[in-house]
Amino acid sequence: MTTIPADLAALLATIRRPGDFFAAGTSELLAPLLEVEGVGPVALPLLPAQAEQLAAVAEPAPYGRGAETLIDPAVRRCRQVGPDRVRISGRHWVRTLETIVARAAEGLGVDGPVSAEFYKLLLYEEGGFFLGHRDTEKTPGMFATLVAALPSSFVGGELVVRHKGREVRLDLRGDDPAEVAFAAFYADCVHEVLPVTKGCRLILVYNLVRHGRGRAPVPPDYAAEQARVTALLQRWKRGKRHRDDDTPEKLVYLLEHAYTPAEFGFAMLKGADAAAAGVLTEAAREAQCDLHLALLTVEESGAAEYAGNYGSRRGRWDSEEDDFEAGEVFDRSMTLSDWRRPDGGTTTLGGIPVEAEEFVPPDACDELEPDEEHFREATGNEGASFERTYRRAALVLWPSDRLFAVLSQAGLRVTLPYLDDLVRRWAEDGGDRQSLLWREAHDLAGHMLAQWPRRVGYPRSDETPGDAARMLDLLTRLADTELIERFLAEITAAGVYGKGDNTAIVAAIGSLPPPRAAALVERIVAGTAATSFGACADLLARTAAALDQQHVSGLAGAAIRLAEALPGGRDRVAPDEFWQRGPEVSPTAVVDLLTGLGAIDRALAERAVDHILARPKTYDLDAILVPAVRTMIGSGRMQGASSVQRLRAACVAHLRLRAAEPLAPPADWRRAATLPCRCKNCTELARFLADPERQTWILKAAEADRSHVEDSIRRAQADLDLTTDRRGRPYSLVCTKNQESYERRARQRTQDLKDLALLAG
Ligand SMILES: O=C(O)CCC(=O)C(=O)O
Ligand SMILES: [Fe+2]
Repeated sequence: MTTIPADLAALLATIRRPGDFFAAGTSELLAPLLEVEGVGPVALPLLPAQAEQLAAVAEPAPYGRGAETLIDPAVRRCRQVGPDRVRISGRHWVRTLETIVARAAEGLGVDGPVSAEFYKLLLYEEGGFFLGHRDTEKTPGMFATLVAALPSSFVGGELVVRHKGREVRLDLRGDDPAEVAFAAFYADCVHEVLPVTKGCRLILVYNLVRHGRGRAPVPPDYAAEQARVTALLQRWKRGKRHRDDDTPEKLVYLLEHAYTPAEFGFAMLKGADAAAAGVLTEAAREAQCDLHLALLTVEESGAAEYAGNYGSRRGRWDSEEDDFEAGEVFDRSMTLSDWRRPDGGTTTLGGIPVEAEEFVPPDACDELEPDEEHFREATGNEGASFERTYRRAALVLWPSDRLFAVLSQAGLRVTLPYLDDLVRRWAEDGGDRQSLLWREAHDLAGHMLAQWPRRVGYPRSDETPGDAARMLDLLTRLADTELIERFLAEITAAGVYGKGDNTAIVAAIGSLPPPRAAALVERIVAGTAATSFGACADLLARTAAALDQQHVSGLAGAAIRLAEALPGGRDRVAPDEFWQRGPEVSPTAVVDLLTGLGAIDRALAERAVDHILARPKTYDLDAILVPAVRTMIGSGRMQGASSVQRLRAACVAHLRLRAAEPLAPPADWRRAATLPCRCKNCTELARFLADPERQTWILKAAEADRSHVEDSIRRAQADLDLTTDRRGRPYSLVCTKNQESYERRARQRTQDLKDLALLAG
């Protein structure tokens, strides 16, 4: 049993001190009043005309170097207005600022009273920026800087903050006039404002100050924990190289907080989530694992139970849903989606399923509260049921070189198009088998093969190419002989096979040495002929045609396997598997069989014909053999084979016998029929049929009686046309004699003579 998920959970639990070196978010902004000396009230979002006015009253912002403050537009291009000339007020502003400060303090992992001292107003016009620097401690107790972006439209101007090798890029743009974006970071973090490329960035800067005694807060330092997590991830990654590895393909760590779609990103994580993400980001990079933030959706359904509260403790006004509680879960699906990378990017990964053993800790899902729960009352034949959904943010990890294994978990709907794309890119790139792209495609295909759905439950009877054919085509294009062999041996021969795959199989084995090709065909026939006889016969015939004359005899083993599986032979499938069989034999299967065997081993073809002629029930002359011989003669290739000649002779004898039977239209109105019933109406009907004079019989009777008689007529195939006369009650069944039997035989005679002309000619 692997302990990786539990061990990682234990390590992450030691990262108790919440907080990170930075915090960021957005907050609601209710109509603040911003007044600047020399300009007056400033409308928000900022208007271009007012931006110009502001710039006119502001001064160039200096930067500090040692004890000096310097002005240099190559280092900092930005204008500032000092706190004595700026006033921000309005009924709600105080509360907005309190909320921002509280969230910033929480994100930085600081508790105890923290206050924000307004420092200055900054204006970055187009081209404005500030190179990397550290802020100096401007007042005693200051431990961090807080910046808040007032509503104003601009492009660029991201704030980049670095700490101990980590870096975040915070975008404080907010076009929503009712929102303020903020960011806070510890004072000793190097930070930088990237150039504003359009519009105007308007910033309030505050010093965050902690009151009270004790050492000033510092950014959390998880170096030791991080080293341990790194070591654990490396152990996991190494273990994956061993064959008996039983660790999960990926690890899924559920976050504590809920996040809105707008907040969904590494930079916006809160509290302990941010701390865990910080440690994992570093550890994953060092251990060469991929880390993503993703949305986990769990959907469950099952039986609901009546909770029996109705009318008792709860009032009648309770919604009906309150009368039920969820019982046993019958169905559960768990999927990850909405992937985000630590650098803020997204990926094209689609929905990927989660296995239960991938959770960190293993019981992470046990006590979740559903986000939605619905009950359905019992109906006629179904009990009450429930459906519920959970959505949680999660951090997801896998070793970088195992991406394909993880993709494969999502199944062929995701991997086949992905592989197709790789193969196309490889071919466009020159089609070099030594190239990295070929390796990638080979690796992915290997994972797909390992997880290929083995048990289809029943043989595929349709003749359209399936996923297996698509896979084989891709492997053939890659000339990946190793995987072609493995696919045919492990997947196709194991029964994941249908006639529609044959074109792809023949093309695929074309790239193998003929003896290998023959051995694989034998393996496929041995594994599947009992359930897919027609497909195997087709495969053998096609392979025999594709191989050089000198190699055809190599197919002798496959031919014997096919002959052994002839329906009606010894190796029949067990009776309880009988339902799995498609139509037993078809004329095409007989043609393919004799084509294949005839090319490979004539004696075997003769024995197959013995078998067929000895079982007229399985190999019906009219339904199977005559059409088969017709095809073989028509193709003009096989007349010479004595096996075919024997089948032909049997058909000719059968047709001659029937053609010799007298055939004449009935002389009077007597019609032969053996009725399955002797009730009063049916006896009457029998008398009518035997009567040489009467042509019509009318049965006026209730519906049940009429349909019983109709049924007898149908079962006896009596030569009668039936109509219902709806005048008067009860209705009447009108039976009129016809010549259908004679006409049927006449049609048969025409066909027999045509067949005779062809077969005996
Ligand atoms: O404009 C910002 O976001 C940061 C400003 C800054 O770093 C500073 O004033 O020291
Ligand atoms: Fe700064």
